[in-house]
Amino acid sequence: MASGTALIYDEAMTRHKLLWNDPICDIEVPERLSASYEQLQCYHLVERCIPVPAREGSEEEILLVHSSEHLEAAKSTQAMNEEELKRISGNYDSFFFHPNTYHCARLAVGAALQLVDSVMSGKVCNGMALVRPPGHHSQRNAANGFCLFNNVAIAAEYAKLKYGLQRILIVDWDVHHGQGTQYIFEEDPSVLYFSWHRYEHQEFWPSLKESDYDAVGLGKGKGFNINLPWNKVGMGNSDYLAAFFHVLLPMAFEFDPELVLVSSGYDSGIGDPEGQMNATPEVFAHLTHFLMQLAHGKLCVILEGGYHLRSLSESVCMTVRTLLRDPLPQVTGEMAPCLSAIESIQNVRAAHKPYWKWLTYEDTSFLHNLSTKSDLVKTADTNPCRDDEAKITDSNGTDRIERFLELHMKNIVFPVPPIKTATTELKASADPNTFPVHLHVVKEMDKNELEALVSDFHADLVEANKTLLFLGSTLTILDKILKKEVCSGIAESPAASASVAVALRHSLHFGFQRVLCIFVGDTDIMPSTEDGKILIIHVCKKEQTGKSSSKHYVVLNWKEDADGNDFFSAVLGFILPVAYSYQPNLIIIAVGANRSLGISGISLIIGLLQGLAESRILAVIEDTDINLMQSVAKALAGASMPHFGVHVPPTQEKVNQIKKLRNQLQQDWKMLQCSVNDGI
Ligand SMILES: O=C(NO)c1ccc(Cn2ccc3ccc(C(=O)NO)cc32)cc1
Ligand SMILES: [Zn+2]
Repeated sequence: MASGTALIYDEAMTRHKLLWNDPICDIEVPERLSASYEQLQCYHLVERCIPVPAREGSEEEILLVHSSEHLEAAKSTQAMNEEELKRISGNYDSFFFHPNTYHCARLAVGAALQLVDSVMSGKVCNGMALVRPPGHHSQRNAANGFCLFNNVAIAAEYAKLKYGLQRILIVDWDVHHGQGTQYIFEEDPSVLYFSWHRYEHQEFWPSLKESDYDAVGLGKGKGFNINLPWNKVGMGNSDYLAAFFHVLLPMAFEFDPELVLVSSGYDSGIGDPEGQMNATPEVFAHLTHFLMQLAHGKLCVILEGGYHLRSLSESVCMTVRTLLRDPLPQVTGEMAPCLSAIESIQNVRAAHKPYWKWLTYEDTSFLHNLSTKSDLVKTADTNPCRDDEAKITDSNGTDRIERFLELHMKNIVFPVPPIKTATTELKASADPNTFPVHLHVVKEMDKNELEALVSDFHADLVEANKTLLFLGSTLTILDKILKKEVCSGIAESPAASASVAVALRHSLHFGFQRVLCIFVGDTDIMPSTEDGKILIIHVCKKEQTGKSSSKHYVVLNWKEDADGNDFFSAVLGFILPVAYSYQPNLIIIAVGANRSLGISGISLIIGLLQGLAESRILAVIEDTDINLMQSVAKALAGASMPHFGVHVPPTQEKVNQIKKLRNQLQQDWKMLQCSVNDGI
């Protein structure tokens, strides 16, 4: 399993700049690169990465995407004087040439290709390339929107050619639509392109009809182009997360890419003059973390836009520290997407329903009643989707943004414990060197220590000594997590229910306010959850007698069918949104007897939930299948989700169950909302 994060930066790419007065282009400045790199140095992140040099993309590589006319036109600018440069720049929408532009653009292409090679060769697991000029607006035959060559598109074509890849996902979280990338791959089913972008009902640049949600791809490429338009400014963390849970991730997991490329623009972040959005830097850590669960973690992040230097720099740092597998900071803000975001999410899910098995929860019945798309589009009221927050980015927002980010980043707690995962003595058969080095074996607690800990208020749960002994390991590990000596841990137990019940009480006793418990398998002990300090999601085979689902106790009857894993859509479309709505500060994953989920479903839950509770996860395993233990240990250690068999879509009755639960709980857990009609 490859490890390590590549960082590609070359000061030469700062030598492309605007030579004349142009109020539209003057935001794309060299300091975007140098300020980002300096912030990475300031957080000691550069030294933790593996440095990979940039190189010039060759003409042949550029011709993978662009016409020779375009290449020759770009090449000819090197010898031009300012007047000629200004004239040729005027041939394009929002592009400027400098005598160094061509060289810088070739370095930007080469940097992206170096990153692909580093990841595909296994030299590193993932990485980031800080490049300019950016690429996602440039087209086969034209420069556009500050972009000369489409770095990410060339990287995708290069990866297909050199490594024979057949499925590449491009995620474009820049706040502008990467129409260049869309045009290049519109008919290509081997490249899934996802872009969200400020749109405001086609009012915002580049103001294209084909940037709307109904541009799903052409010919064989139908279903492989995903546009999520933001029709208001002020979109925040919860809107971005909802877009991942209910649009991108279900399709991305079904697509099952071999490589993920990110057109990583940070003008979708707070403070940016272009985006006018409100998402804060830590959301990029979560978005990055989700994408690391795909393609065995093979992830190449390539810079696009981002014009507020402080916001850009902080967001770049959030991205790189997540690539380095640091625990994630908590997402701030109310976990509830705004109505405009939900409407866009619903529209793009409906548009893609014919092409994706997993977009099955959507109740698009209301769509059929409407004659034309225009009925879907609400009146274009331009006020931000959340009036209060949007004021942060008002006209004289620059210094206020500086102060906001200064304070905000200080409040972001970075949990960096010495050891990531602790575990009890694992069976001798567990091959020690298959475990990531930072697994730490914790000695059993001795009896007296144990008795002292398991004081009378646990007593009613403790039966024979046997249970008491195993409670030791659960509490031993739990204590290390509670004291922040480790991030996460695995404990074996012959009675997962009892261990979990004790662990839950112990955690509340210790002062935790919100503990999320995912219990997989049969259990008879379910502690009271009335005070809301515990949220239990119980995944089991049979209908649990008596208890029906409520806000803090959710029963998911799920038995994965033999031939594949159909639980992914329930994790992405239900468990994740509920968990992010709850914002737990501790997570307990328990696997009891008769577990009804495959190892991959359990590993995926752990992998995706690691973004929460600052990665504080306690796994309590009753089922002593060593493969399960190893997979859980790897998932906790951040080794990306192993690839297990084919993902099968859930049956209609399972879909209906999720739909019913979603309707029942989406007022309580608002991240579940993905359609406006039943949200009312
Ligand atoms: O960051 C980017 N992309 O990722 C990015 C940022 C800015 C721009 C230029 N731009 C932004 C609003 C706007 C309006 C009109 C025009 C126009 O009319 N140009 O001729 C241009 C404009 C392009 C791309
Ligand atoms: Zn942009």
